[in-house]
Amino acid sequence: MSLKCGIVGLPNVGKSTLFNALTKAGIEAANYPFCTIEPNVGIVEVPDTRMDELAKIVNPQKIQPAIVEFVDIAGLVAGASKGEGLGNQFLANIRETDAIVNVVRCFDDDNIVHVAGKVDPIADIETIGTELALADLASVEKAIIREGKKAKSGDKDAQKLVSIMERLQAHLDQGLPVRSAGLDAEELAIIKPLCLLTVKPAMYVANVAEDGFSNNPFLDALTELANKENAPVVAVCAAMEAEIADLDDADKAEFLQEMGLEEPGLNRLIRAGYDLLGLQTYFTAGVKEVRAWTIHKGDTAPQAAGVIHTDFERGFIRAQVIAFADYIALGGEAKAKEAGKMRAEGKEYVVADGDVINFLFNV
Ligand SMILES: Nc1ncnc2c1ncn2[C@@H]1O[C@H](COP(=O)(O)OP(=O)(O)OP(=O)(O)O)[C@@H](O)[C@H]1O
Ligand SMILES: [Mg+2]
Repeated sequence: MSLKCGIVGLPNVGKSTLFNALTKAGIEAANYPFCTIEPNVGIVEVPDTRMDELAKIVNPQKIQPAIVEFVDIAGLVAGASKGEGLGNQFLANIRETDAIVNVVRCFDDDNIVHVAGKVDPIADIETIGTELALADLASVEKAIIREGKKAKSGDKDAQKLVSIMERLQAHLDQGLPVRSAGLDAEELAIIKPLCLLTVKPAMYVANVAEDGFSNNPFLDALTELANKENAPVVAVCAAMEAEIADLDDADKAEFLQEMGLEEPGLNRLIRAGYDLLGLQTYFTAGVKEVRAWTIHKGDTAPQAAGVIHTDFERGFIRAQVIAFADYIALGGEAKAKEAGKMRAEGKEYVVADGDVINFLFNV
C-alpha cells in the first residue's frame, strides 16, 4: 500500500531539515528560501517495537517494518496558485500525496530568514491554506465549465457533479478546505478524479526551538487552531531531530535520555500520520521474515490478504489469526495453537491491529 505524505509549508521553516532527519537522505538544507526545487522522496520505516518482540520469538532472517513515503516539497508562498514563487509545479507535487504534513515555524531565530518578516504561525497557516484553497477553486471552476454543458444536455452524472462543485465553490471561496465541506462518502467518490488538494487529511508539525516545547506562545496558538480543525499537532525540533538521526544507536539512547525524551519526535510524527490516515498494522511471522503490513482500520481479512498479493484476496479461503498479545504471551504460533488461541476466521472477519495472520488461499 502506498502511503505518501507531502511536507508543505512556507519557505525556510524547516521542511528539508525535518525530511533529512526522517530519511537521513542528506539532501541539502541550507539557510535560504527555495533551497529545495525538486521534490525529494524518502522511504521511512514505521517504528513499531512489537516487531522486535515477534522477532525474539521467531528469529527470522529478516525484519520488514511497514513504510511511509515522505515527499519534501519546496516552500509555498502567497500567490503560488497564480504561479508566484515556484508556483504550480509544487501544487502538482502535493496532488500526488495521500496526506499533507504542514510544517509551521514556531521558533524565534534572528539568523533564520522568515519570508513574511516575522514568526506568526496563524498567519503562515492562513497563507498556505489560502493558496491550496485557491488552487482547488480553479480546478472546481474548470470542472463546472466542462461538466456544465453536459449537465444542461441532461447528463445525470454531470448534473450531480456540478451540484457538488457549486457547493464546493462557495466553500472554497471563503478560503475553507474541502475536507470541512461535509461531503459524504458517495460525494467524495464522485470528486475523487479531480485530485483536489484540500480534501486530503492534514496535520501540523510545530517546528520549535530545543527549549520550545513548553511556554511557547507560537505553539499554543497553533495548538488552539488545530484543535478547532480537529487536526493533529506534533511538536518537534527539526534541527535537534536532524542531530539525533546522525547518531548511532548507543549515542542516540544516551542523547534522548539527557534530553528527557523517550523516543525521537519523528516516531511520534510517523505514528500520527499513520493514525490520521486511519491505518493500522497486521503481521506475518515466519522464519524467513517477520513483516508488518499496512491496512485501513475496518479492513476485512480478504482485503488484508490483498495487500500481500491480489491472488491472496481473490482466492481467499480463510485466515488463521492469533491476537498479538496471545502470540507474545504464549511464545509463538505452535504454543498459541495448542492453547486454542489460533482462530480460523472467514471473509467477514475485521482484522484487529497487531493480529498475526496466516492466509489460506486457492487460485
Ligand atoms: N527547530 C529549529 N530551530 C532552529 N533552526 C532551525 C530549526 N529547524 C530548522 N532550522 C534551520 O532553518 C533553516 C531552514 O531550514 P530548511 O532548509 O529545512 O527549510 P525549508 O522549509 O526546507 O526551506 P525551503 O522551502 O526553502 O526549501 C536551516 O538553516 C535550518 O537549520
Ligand atoms: Mg527545503
